[in-house]
Amino acid sequence: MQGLIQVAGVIDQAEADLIVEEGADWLGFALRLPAKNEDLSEAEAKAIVSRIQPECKGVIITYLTEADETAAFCAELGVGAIQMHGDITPAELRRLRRIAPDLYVLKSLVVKTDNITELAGIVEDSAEWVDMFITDTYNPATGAKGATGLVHDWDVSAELVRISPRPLMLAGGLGPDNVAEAIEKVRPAAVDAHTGLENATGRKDRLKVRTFVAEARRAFNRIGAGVPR
Ligand SMILES: O=C(O)c1ccccc1NCC(=O)[C@H](O)[C@H](O)COP(=O)(O)O
Repeated sequence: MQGLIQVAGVIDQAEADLIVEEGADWLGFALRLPAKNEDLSEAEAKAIVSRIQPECKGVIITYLTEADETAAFCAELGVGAIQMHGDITPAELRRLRRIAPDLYVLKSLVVKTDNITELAGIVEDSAEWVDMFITDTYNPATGAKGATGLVHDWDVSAELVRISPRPLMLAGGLGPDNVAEAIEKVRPAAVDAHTGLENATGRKDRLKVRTFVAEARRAFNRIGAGVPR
């Protein structure tokens, strides 16, 4: 799976329609977060997912760490992919693969200033049960591990691309102005953006989404990643 573009943090149907129209491949719905500050209800997400699929894939972004609850939640919402942003163990990932073998599993690797060794260990221990890794940015000021709007050290992500037996999605502070440079430096299989595509009211800005998708596609073509399907 190469050259894939995800837009995360879908708020409602109108925003999902905008993202689909502008050509993203996957749409991320942040649900069951520790702070319980979801942008939409689970029922709303389920309804949107049923309308965007199969043209686009709906992905749940969550901090769940337990395989049974995760599998049941994905089945309830009708999604075929889950982005595990919490500290799920390799044992639970293995159980998830056994319970839901067709579920596409992304596992986050949250980049801090000095944790490449720890992240390499997570890759080694969990790659067998994961379909794709996603590198994202830690914000030490707030403790947030996602939707920070901050870039991290892309050399760390580039190194993880080199050592990971699974494809890697790059996230964290990406937007129309830096996604091409990020793709060329890191050479990921996929990119993701959330806050960098919003306007001042916190909704996705059509021009930002359009430019992000176009810039990412051009850069993926330049590195020979092509179009996924
Ligand atoms: O998207 C969220 O609301 C979210 C909340 C808590 C943890 C992770 C979350 N999203 C993960 C993503 O895939 C984001 O798109 C990613 O963190 C990039 O966000 P940004 O830096 O704002 O582009």
